[in-house]
Amino acid sequence: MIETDAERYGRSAGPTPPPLHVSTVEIADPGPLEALLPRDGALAWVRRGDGMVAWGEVDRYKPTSISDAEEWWSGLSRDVVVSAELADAPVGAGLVAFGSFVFDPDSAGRSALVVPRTVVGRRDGRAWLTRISAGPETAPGPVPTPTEPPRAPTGLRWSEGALSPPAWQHAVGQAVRRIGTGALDKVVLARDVVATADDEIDPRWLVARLADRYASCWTYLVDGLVGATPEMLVRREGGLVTSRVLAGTIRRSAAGGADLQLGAALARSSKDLEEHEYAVASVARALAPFCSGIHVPDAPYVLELPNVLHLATDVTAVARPGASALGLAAALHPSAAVCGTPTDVARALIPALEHLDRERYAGPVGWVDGRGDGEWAIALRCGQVEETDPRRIRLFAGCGIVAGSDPEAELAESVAKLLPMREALGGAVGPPPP
Ligand SMILES: C=C(O[C@@H]1C=C(C(=O)O)C=C[C@H]1O)C(=O)O
Repeated sequence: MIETDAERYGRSAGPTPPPLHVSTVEIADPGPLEALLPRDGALAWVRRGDGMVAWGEVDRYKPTSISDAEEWWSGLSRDVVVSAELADAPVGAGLVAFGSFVFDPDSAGRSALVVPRTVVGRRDGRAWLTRISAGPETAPGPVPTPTEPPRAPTGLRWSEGALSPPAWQHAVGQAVRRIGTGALDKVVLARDVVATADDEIDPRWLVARLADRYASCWTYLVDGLVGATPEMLVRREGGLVTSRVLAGTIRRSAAGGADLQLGAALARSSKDLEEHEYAVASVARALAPFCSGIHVPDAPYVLELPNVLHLATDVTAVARPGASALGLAAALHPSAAVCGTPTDVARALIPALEHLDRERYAGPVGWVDGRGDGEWAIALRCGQVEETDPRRIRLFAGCGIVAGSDPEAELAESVAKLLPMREALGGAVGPPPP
């Protein structure tokens, strides 16, 4: 077993662990970030070539909630010793932690904040290398170079997850009936499928493929949870807060020419507009106590991805002092985009109908820096490489169910949402998943 800095210096052991030491230097453009990742302990957050990759583990915290994580992180970052930093540093250059949280706080054991030892980042033409250690560094160490490329999984076999497709369609029907009674307005139901390869699946392969094909999404890897999400729960940069809300989806046609009409139909669909409105309202309501100047555009736009079109709204606001990215994520999760409306009713109904442990799917995933800035997206379009059998990966996809939802159309939508991961695994050609 690899000894972590935390063990060597006993950070997690004592009541007042020694402060972390952080040094950041500017480096020449390192090329594709994901190519630098080692096999073990790889962490990634990339979008359009920018972002951060990291590895090594200086500290790890297993929070009981997002607020608990915020408290731990603000204590840790207050005490750091910064030995070198960039002038006019881009957001993310310096002390950072990567993290991901479970959807359902009752299974909080699998949430984590990880403080990496080495971070390479790039933003707006500037690249940097950050080293974090539990004791003073004696030498800055070499600039990381590309590692041996990961290999594609082979021999993929697909199997059903918690529910078969007909059973999941039945659950959607039950949800529509429940909505018809007036008990709730919207509930998001997810399903899973499992892919098994001949050998251990290397998540770096998936990161590289997702980052390439879904460049406008945020491609992430934290503790074997890998995906490319189009939905930003909350980003805080300085005082500015943004949240990209998605809800209302249409599959893209095989013949790209029809997409203009599809987009126009989506923007007019009362079922999708209604579903979208619930999601936007839940975000605006949750931000209100922590922000001022909340701006909600009058109408959504159509966000185009290679597999689907979404109705999207970018909500902006100004953070009140003390409202960190993690604190805002705590207030926003779970939004109606992944849970439903009203939240409590939907939350109780989800496990009863899904029969699925969502684990960290649909929970916040992202990073936070020492000033409390950061980005927390919703872990969608993802898979979890199984810890006990890394030849297996469980993929998740969910759909917002409202009064007008049709079970067959929702199943087709879930298949479209599984496509990014399926393609990344190399399984887009061949027998489809169930
Ligand atoms: C739940 C997922 O996606 C969410 C549900 C959407 C919908 O139902 O239209 C759209 C985007 C996401 O907010 C998923 O991808 O698994």
